[in-house]
This record gives sequence, C-alpha cells and structure tokens, in this order.
Amino acid sequence: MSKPWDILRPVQRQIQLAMLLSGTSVVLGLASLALLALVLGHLIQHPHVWPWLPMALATASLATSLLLRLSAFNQSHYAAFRLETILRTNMAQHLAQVSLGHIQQYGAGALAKVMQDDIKALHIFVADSTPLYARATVAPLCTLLILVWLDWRLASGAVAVLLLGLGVLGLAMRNTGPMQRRYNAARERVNAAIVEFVQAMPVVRSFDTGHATFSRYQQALECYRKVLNDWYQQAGFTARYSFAVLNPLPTLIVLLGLGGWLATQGTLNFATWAAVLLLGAGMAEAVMPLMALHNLVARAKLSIGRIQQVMALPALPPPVQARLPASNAIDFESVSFGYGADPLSDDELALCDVTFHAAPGTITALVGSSGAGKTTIARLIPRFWDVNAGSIRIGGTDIRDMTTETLMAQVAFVFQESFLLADSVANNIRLGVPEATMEEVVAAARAAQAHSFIEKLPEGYATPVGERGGLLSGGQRQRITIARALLQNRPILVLDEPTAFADPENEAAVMKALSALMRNKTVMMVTHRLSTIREADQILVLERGQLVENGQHAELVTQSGVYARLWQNHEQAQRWALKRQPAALGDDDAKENKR
Ligand SMILES: Nc1ncnc2c1ncn2[C@@H]1O[C@H](COP(=O)(O)OP(=O)(O)OP(=O)(O)O)[C@@H](O)[C@H]1O
Repeated sequence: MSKPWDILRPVQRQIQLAMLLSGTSVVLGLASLALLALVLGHLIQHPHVWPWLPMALATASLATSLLLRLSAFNQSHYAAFRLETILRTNMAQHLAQVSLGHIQQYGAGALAKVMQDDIKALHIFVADSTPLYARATVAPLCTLLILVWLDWRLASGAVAVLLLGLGVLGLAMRNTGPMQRRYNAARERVNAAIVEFVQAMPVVRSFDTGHATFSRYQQALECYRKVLNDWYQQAGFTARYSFAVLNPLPTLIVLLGLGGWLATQGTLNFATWAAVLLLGAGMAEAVMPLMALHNLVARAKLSIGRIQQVMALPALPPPVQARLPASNAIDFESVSFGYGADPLSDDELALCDVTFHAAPGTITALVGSSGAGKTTIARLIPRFWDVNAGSIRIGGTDIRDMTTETLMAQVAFVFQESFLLADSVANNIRLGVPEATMEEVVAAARAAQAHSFIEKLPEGYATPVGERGGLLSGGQRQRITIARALLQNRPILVLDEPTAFADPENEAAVMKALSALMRNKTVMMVTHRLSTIREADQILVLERGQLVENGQHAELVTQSGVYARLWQNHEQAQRWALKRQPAALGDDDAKENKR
C-alpha cells in the first residue's frame, strides 16, 4: 500500500503554494510589527518629524500580509475541492472495476461512508490545516530569529517561556497515540450504532420496539463519554496549564521585567525594547495550533488509511484478448470456488467440480437445500467472483476473456432484493437503456404486469420511488426490476429467488411477468419453490457445493434421490397447508357460532 501522504500528490503543488503564501504572510506580518517598532523609536528620538516612509512600509506590508493570508486559504480551499473531486472520481472508477463480490463483502454502507465522510474529512484537513501548519511553524521561528538579532538576552527570556510551555504541552500530548486510537474507535462505534439504529428501525421495532438497538447505541455513547472523560482527566490539566503558559501574558511579563531591568542598567534602548515587546508577545502563542494540528493529522491519517484500503480492493483482471460469445449457451466446466482465504481447501469450497451445459433458449432451475451453492452459481456468471478452478463459458467463450461491457450486454439479472434508485419509476425501468422511449418503457411495464399499479401512482411514471424504492411494496419493486430486464432484452437471464419478497397477491403477477421475461432466453433460475420449476428444461440439484442430480422433473422425481426427497417435502407442505385451511375455517366457524 502507498504511503499515507501520497494521496495528496495530485494537489501537492497547490498545497505547497498555499503553505508558501501563508508563510510569507507571517513574515510580512512580523515585518510590519518591526517597522512599527522603528516608527516608535523614531518618534521618541525626533518627536516632531513624522516617519512617513516606515509608516507607509508598515501599512503596505500589513495589507500584503492579509492579502497573502487570504489567498493562501483560497489556494488550500481550491486544492481541497480539487482533491475531493479527484478522489471521488478515482474511487468510483476503481469500484466499477472491482468484482461485485468484494464490494458486497466490504459492505455498501461502509463504502458509502468512505466515499462520503473520509473524503470530506480529507477536504477539511487540506483546506484548513495546511496554511495553519505553515503559520504555526514559520511564525515562532521567524520571531525568534528577529528577537535574537534585536537583543539576545530578551530573546532568551522569551525562549525560556516558550520551552516551558512546550514542555507542558509535550506532557499533555505524551499519551495521545493510544488515547487517540481509543477515541477514534469509540467514535466509530457510536457512528456504527447510529447507522444500525436508523437502518434497522423498521425491522427491529416490530420485534422489540427498538429497545435492543437503542441500548447498543446508548452503550456506545457511554463508552465514548468514558473515553473522553479519561482523556480529559489524563491530559486536561496539563493542556490547560500549557495554554496558560503559552498565552501572550507570561511572555509579556518576562519581557517587561527583564527589559525594565536591562533598561535601568543602561544596556537596552527603548526602541529595541518596544520592538521586542511588539514582536515577542505572540511568539509562544503561535505554536498553540500545533496541538490541534496533531489531532487533525492523526484523524486525516485514519481517513487516508480507509480510502487506500478501498482503492486496494482488487480489480477484475481485464481480458488479455477480448473475445465475443458465439451463442447464448452457458457452460460450467469443473468449476470449484470458495469464499475463504484458502479457497480450494475442502472445508471452504462453496462449489466443488461443478459441470453442466445450458443450451440456448432453455430454462435451467437450480435447487437444493439452504447453503448448497445455488446463489453462488448465479453470482459467478456475472463475475461477482472469479472461479478458483475450472471455467465458465458463454457461447464457448470464457467469461474472463470478455470485457465487462460484453458480458453485461449478454446477461440480465433479477435478484431476491430488487434495487431501485431514488428516481422516477420511468427512469428506474430505463436503467441501462437510457435512450428508451416512453412507449418502450410502458410496453415493458405492461409485459411485467406493472403498468396498472404504476398508472394509479400519484404522478404515474414520473412518481419518485423513494430511497431504494421504499415507497413501493416488495412485489411492485420486483415487477419494476422485471420491466427493466425486459427493456434490456439481454439473451441470458439469471434469476435468484425472484419471488422471495412478493406477497401471495403479488406473486402471481410476478410469475406472469417472469414468464414474459423468460421467453426465448437462456434462463438460470434459483428457487426454493419447486412448483415454479416443473416445466424447466433441466433441473440441477445441488448438495453441499456438489452437483448431485441433473435432469427433468419427471425423471428426477422417480429416482429416489435428493430431488425426489425435496419434492416429497414440498408435496407434504402443500397437503399440510390444504389441511390447515379447513381447520382454520372450522376455528372461525366455531368463533362465529359462539357469537
Ligand atoms: N459472501 C460470502 N462469503 C462467505 N461465504 C459465503 C458467502 N456467500 C455464501 N457463502 C457460503 O457459501 C455456501 C453456499 O452459499 P449459497 O448462498 O450459494 O447457497 P444457497 O444454496 O444459495 O443457499 P440459500 O438457499 O440459503 O440462499 C454456504 O456455505 C454459504 O455460507
């Protein structure tokens, strides 16, 4: 991984310029004070001659100092905006290359937080801290040089106060490393608890009125308060003591006392004394921002670490020589795949030596118990992950030899959870086919059994669907996703439990929509509902990552294998449901009779 500050390289020049401007502004500010001291000395010696030139120079350098300070902040803010844009663009471009599996594993929420909060934190760091850093180092150093040049004895007095303040500051910051880490960890926990509390609210409330997540949030808050308390107790007193020492008053008292004594000894003239007082009073105070900067640097490093972690997510290797598929057939050949660190160890294999052929225009159903590997097969086709052994081919071409664009032009997906953008219904259907006309959108919606409910929405096709489609029901969201896939009209269709979140009323509509979508396509369909796959051209039965049976319903059901068992269970469940119905009716009748 690259060094932390490498991330600032694209705006390095601008940051350097901002620091140079800020440093020069400090020097000019000090020069204006030195000139004022000269004016004072001149007026004491020649009270009737107004020193126009030094006055004019002092005013000019003060004005230039202010202007430079302003433009230093302008530069650092421009650099921050530029850096923010560059990082967000780079990250978005990189994430577009990263396999979907890695993105899923990192977590959408965590990724959004890095893209949003950490890049923003870096923006604030570059905008505010860089000119401040130049000021906090250049100001005390230049002041010291001028003081030594003016009078080394007074300079020693001011340095003594500065060293005392720095010593106390050092004590206050002595344990900041571990403390800072504890503080950051506690802050992260509070943030995570807030996100969990808000995101899980609809689910959690129905179970425990939000009490459990709220108490997790409170615990995180309590831990945060404790860390702050400890930090305050450990460093608070010394920090306040160092602030008291570094403030201008102690330096002023030392310079006044020492200067007064030297003046009475006749070894210090008034003009020099006045200059030292004017310049030296602020010397110790000028280092104070260093403490805040120390914390800001630590926080910026944490943000940079997370940004670099995201940028280090491995991108899918591009094909050496891009090839096109010759047909819409899908072939798995001796595919093995594991999610773990040692993917090919037997314990970690999610798929083991899976081989099958799905002919163009046929429906292949994937069945098996939970965790058997059905979803893994579905997700390997769009390269959520790359296989660890064997190969997957579409139309005879290994999917690793296709560009992402070629692969995506072949395959459309409908997953359990349908993802909708916070946009209008029409634009959600158009996703991936932005040039589609309104007629085409409506035709797709009609075929997906979505037209009639869309028409009843307040603004029809222009109705916003809300964040992640939250204003629609599960079945409605699913039918919009199906309309989207219909419009995309890609020759291969991967369906992963597409009716999982549809209520019984919607399920029939979703199934009807799906049959329109599946027409003339090569379909891979993961499902637990065996009733929906009786007509499939082939059924692949998986058990613990292995393909144990392969055939049509009629033949598989007669073998006394896994499918026959699954089918028996399915039939039993159906009979149980049918038996329950009259019983339930009976219960109601009984209640009715009682009334
Ligand atoms: N992202 C992941 N990271 C690590 N392991 C995973 C991941 N996804 C699935 N697995 C594991 O891989 C195996 C196969 O999972 P898969 O989701 O393919 O099964 P499935 O047959 O679709 O199950 P279900 O019917 O419950 O959805 C399981 O042991 C599962 O725990």
